Amino acid sequence: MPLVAGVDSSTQSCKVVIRDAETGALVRQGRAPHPDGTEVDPRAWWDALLAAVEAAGGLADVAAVSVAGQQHGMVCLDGSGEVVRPALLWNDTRSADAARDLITEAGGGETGRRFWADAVGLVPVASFTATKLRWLARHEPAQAARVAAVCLPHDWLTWRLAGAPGLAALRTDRGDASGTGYWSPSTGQYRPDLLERAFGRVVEVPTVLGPAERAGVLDPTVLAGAAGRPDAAPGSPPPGGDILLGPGTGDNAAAALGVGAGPGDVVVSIGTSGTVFAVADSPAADAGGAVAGFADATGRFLPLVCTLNAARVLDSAAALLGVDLDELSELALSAPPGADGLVMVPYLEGERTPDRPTATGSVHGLTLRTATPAHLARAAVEGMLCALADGLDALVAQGATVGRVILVGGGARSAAVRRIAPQVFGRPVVVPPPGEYVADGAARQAAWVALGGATPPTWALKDTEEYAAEPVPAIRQRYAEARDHTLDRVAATGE
Ligand SMILES: Nc1ncnc2c1ncn2[C@@H]1O[C@H](COP(=O)(O)OP(=O)(O)O)[C@@H](O)[C@H]1O
Ligand SMILES: O=C(CO)[C@@H](O)[C@H](O)COP(=O)(O)O
Repeated sequence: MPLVAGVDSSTQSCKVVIRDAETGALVRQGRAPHPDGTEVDPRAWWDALLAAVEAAGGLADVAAVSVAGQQHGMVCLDGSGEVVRPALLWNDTRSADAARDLITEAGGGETGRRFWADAVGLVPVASFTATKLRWLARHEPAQAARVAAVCLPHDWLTWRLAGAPGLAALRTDRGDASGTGYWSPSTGQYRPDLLERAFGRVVEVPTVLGPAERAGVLDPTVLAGAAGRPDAAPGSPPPGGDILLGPGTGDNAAAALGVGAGPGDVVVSIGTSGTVFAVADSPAADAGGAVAGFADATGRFLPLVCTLNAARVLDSAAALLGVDLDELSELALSAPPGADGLVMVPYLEGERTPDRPTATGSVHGLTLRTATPAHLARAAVEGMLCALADGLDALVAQGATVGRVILVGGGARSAAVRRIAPQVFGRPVVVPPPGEYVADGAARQAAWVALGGATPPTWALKDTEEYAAEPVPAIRQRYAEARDHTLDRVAATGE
């Protein structure tokens, strides 16, 4: 029974699962936290990866490893492969002006947006790598001048696992390349002209691999000690031969692989980000900008809507109310659907969909009756879900068909989220058992690399539960009244 490892290097933590390549059975797992903040030194991800691998019992007995990671983060390397500055993450909004400039320079308005959607499947917002590169070129020219290569979090970790063998060895996959803003999902080619437009010059970018192509082999010395191979001497091969490195992918594409999403499935992931996505046979190009036309990890496409405010809205509401997450859930479920008109617009980190990078959150509809912890808890859950329901509508407007809605991510552990989601979405949701579906998707990709074949091995998704409820359209109607009434951040403090 060959084993494989899957890594999820996400915003808040790194998770590692070791699974049986053929059956998908979970053998062991580990995790380690990431630092807070929207700007992070990639070396912190590497340290967390080592710790999570160690907690998972090492990699000495696996045949292949794949790394999935948070998308879009800008990892800049100098000519010797050193990190130039901390990475700007997908949820860092300082590049919002850069995004606007890139649209303006492409003709502005609908013309500019259509240009980008047709060229690379997405309309620039602060999240995408191209806008971060523009920000770097404008705001830190000395640092920008040192950049020899740019890659994404999962590319960099895969490269480190290979022993960081020179910039030409950087590898990525279609899924994550499609979130840069300088790679076209429809042609499968980089757009060096757009990289130059964003950054002012062309720098080295990772080679884009096919879904089951090898990115290289694990350098056993890089994990010595941390990964249960204290015996590894420099250059010594692992006991069973080389450990293969898969191409890896973005965390959402990995989640699609992890739950085995197929035609008609829409996945809603409630992690640090909220995402709504489907696997599609053709690329999306939404000039409205709500749907990003990503590629997936199987050779197909992954139209996706992403919000900046998801599970951490619940964390914040719980902190505000002085309760834990389970108590927040109980409180929310003790208030009536619609919270008697109390609405939370959850733009705590600004927002990406809709594009409101400087917005703040707000609470509307306070009365003597609604000023209770239960109402506030319910409004937090409903507001977060309403933003995702808007995303689901946008996906449908781009042609997605909705059979099953599959709910995953840390936020899906909340009973209130699982029970209120069908009221807000107006359809039942399918919830797999709590798990690490991004890491699982990466492991499934690693199994595909190890076992070969035209498709990834079939791993059954067992013990899913369906949550159904009478739709309550009034929740979304009230949210729609409230969602444009927000204040901007206070300019001087950024808060
Ligand atoms: N029981 C729960 N109820 C609500 N939220 C939860 C629960 N358990 C975990 N979470 C939240 O899930 C989030 C982490 O989810 P995860 O999908 O691992 O995020 P990411 O992949 O972005 O790092 C945290 O914000 C955490 O508070
Ligand atoms: O920016 C996006 C998708 O476009 C985010 O979904 C990131 O990929 C971060 O993911 P999580 O840490 O929330 O899983």
